[in-house]
Amino acid sequence: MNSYRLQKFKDSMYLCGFMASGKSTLGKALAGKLEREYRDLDEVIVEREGKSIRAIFDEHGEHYFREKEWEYLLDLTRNFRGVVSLGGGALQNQRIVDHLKVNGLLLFVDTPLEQITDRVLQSDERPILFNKDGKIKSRDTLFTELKALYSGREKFYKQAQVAIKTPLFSSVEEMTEAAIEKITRHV
Ligand SMILES: Nc1ncnc2c1ncn2[C@@H]1O[C@H](COP(=O)(O)OP(=O)(O)O)[C@@H](O)[C@H]1O
Ligand SMILES: O=C(O)C1=C[C@@H](OP(=O)(O)O)[C@@H](O)[C@H](O)C1
Ligand SMILES: [Mg+2]
Repeated sequence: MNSYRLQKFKDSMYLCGFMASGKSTLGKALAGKLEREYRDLDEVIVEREGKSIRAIFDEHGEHYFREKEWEYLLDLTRNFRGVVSLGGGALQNQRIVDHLKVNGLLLFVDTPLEQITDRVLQSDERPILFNKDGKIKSRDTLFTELKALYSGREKFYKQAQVAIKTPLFSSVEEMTEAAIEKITRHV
């Protein structure tokens, strides 16, 4: 563990950023290094709803998912202290950003859109990968849609107190150390 002030910092750290940027990977590693409890908001939603994210989107629609995402995030801000990896769409409006920054430290996991697109194509977990008929979108279509979505969200991500540009690091370990160094300057 690094500095005395970091040891004394008992508020939560919230990792935001676009889908597949590495929030869950970094969040888990950070919690391990800092010896803090860890929660993944997507996992909380899946557990409490009893179905996968894709099933929630398919059966109830995105609006319902966003309502639940906000409800469970609010619950975490009230009842949990530790490291929390958010979903890419969790910063739904300015109020949520302000709420997280008041209740803890907000970190932005910043990964280029090309890499994001490759990663989204490599997993069947994210609803955006699929057309209405359940088929996988082409890379071009996916890239265009992700770009549009990102341009609406980046104003929220960029308000984070700490930003981690992931391509600067050659391993998760190195990225985690750099994140801790940056966090230390904010606590
Ligand atoms: N720093 C990294 N280096 C290499 N692969 C990574 C890194 N961070 C994440 N990944 C990979 O990218 C994918 C998405 O990561 P994940 O942590 O689930 O992102 P998010 O939670 O932001 O959606 C996973 O397959 C993960 O293993
Ligand atoms: O950006 C989004 O709209 C989403 C991101 C996902 O989380 P990750 O950011 O962990 O992929 C998950 O919450 C859901 O598929 C929707
Ligand atoms: Mg995640």
